[in-house]
Amino acid sequence: MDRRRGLSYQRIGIFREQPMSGHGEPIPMTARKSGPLRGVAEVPGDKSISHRALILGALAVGETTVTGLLEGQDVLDTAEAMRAFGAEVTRTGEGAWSVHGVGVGGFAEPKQVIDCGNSGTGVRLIMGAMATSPVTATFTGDASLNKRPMGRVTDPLTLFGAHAYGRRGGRLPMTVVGADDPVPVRYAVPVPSAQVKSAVLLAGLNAPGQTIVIEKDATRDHTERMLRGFGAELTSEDRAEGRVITLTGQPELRPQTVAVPRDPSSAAFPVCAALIVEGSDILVPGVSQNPTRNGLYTTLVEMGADIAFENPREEGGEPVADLRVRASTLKGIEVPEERAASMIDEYPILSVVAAFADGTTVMRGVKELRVKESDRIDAMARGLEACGVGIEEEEDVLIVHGMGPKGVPGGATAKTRIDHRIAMSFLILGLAARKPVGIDDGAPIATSFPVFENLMKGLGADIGRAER
Ligand SMILES: O=C(O)C1=C[C@@H](OP(=O)(O)O)[C@@H](O)[C@H](O)C1
Ligand SMILES: C=C(OP(=O)(O)O)C(=O)O
Repeated sequence: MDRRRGLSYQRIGIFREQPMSGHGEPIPMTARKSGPLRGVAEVPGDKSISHRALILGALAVGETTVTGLLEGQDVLDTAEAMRAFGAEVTRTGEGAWSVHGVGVGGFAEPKQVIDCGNSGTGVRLIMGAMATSPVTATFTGDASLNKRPMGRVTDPLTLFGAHAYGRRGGRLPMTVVGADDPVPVRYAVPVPSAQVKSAVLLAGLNAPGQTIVIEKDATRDHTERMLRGFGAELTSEDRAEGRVITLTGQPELRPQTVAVPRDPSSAAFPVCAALIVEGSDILVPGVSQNPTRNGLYTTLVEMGADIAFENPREEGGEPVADLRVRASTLKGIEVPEERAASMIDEYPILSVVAAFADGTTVMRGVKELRVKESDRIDAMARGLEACGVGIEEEEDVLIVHGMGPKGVPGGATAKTRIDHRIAMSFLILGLAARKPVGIDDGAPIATSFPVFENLMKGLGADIGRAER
C-alpha cells in the first residue's frame, strides 16, 4: 500500500479509509466429465440492458417498471447507486422492479461513496449520467474494478465541463465533480467501448444542444435503443468515419415498461457446454440476437456448431430466438477482427470451445480483453495451458490449438482472478475434459449469473463446490 498516497487522499478529504467491496470467502469449485446435457436452460436477464433500465428509469420523470431484471450483484450495485442519487428503486417481485426517477439533471448529491463492486458498466455509465449535473460523487469498487482504466470515460466527461480526481493512471477510487454549466460535446471514441459511448451519451442528456458520438467499430447499441424508447431524440447513421450518433440534450424522459430479454453472454455458457459435452441436446429460450451482441453465435456456426435459431421474434425491443443446441464436431477457424466488439465478453468461453475443436482457432483484435475484470487473455492462456492445451498469445491475439478427437486432458485448477467469465469458462471446460477441472474461486459468478450452478446442474452438469 502506498502510504504517502493514502495520506494525501485523506488530507484532501476524499479518500478516507473506505473498506473495499469484495465477494466474501472464496468458493473453490470443481467440474467433472458429465453425461449428455438435456433440458431447458432459462438464463437470466441481460446485464447491459438491466443496468441501463435502472439508470434511465432514474433519469425519467415518474415510474418505470422493469421485468426480467438481472438480479446479479453488478446490477444490484447500480440499483443502490441510483438510490444514492435520489431515485426510489424498489424490488416488487422476482426480477420485477420499480424506479421512480428524478428527471434529467435532477440527481441529488450522494451522501456516501458509491461502491460499484465488480462492475465496469455500472461505474462508467453512472459517472456519465451524473457528470453534467451540479453534484459531486466519489466512486470505488472491488480489487478488480479498482485496477481498471477510468480515464477513457473521464477524459470525454471533462469536455462537458466535469472534473475527475482519482488515483494515478485514472484508477478508482475517484471523485467526479459534475459540470455546473455543461456544454455539448462531439467525441470520437478512441477504443471500441459501449461503456465509453454510453457514458458520453448519458452525460449529453443534461447538456444543451447536440452531443455527437462517433464510433469506428459499432459496439452494443442498447443505450441508443433505450434512450429512444424513453423519448429522447437520437439518430444513428453509418458513415465513412463510422457510426455517428447524435443526441439532442435536455429531453424530458418518459417512464417506460422495460421487459429485459435474456442475456446472450450468459446463454453462451450452457450453449457452449452442450456443444462440447457428448450427446447433449438443450434448448435455451428467448436469447437476445441483437446483431451488436451475437458474434459468438455466428462464430460457433462457422465452427460447425449444430444450433437452430427457432421462433425468431421481438421482445422488449430486441430481436430474440430460442436456441436448440446439440453436441457437435467442431473445427478451428479465424475469427475476423471486426467481429470482436459483438462478442467481446465471449472470447473466454470461445477459447474453451476452441480447445475441443479440430485445428487452430485464431482470435485477433482482442486486446480490450486485457482491461476487463482480469487480463482475460492471460487468465485463459495460463489456465488452458495448465489443462494441457497449446496456446499462443500476443498483445492483441489469442491462438488456441484445438485437441480435436484426442480431447482435453484437464486435471488442473484455474485461477479466476475475481472474474466471473473466467470462473464459468473453466467450469464448462471441466464438463468435457478427461480429468476434473477446478477453479480457486467461484464467488464472482454471482455478479452476472447468480443461478449458474443450479442451472447447469439442472441440465445434468457435474459441478460442485470445494474438492470432492
Ligand atoms: O456497455 C456494456 O454494457 C458493456 C460493454 C462492454 O465493455 P466495454 O465497453 O469496456 O467494451 C462489455 O465488455 C461489458 O460486459 C458490458
Ligand atoms: C466486462 C464485463 O463487465 P463489466 O465491464 O461491466 O465489469 C463482463 O461482464 O464480462
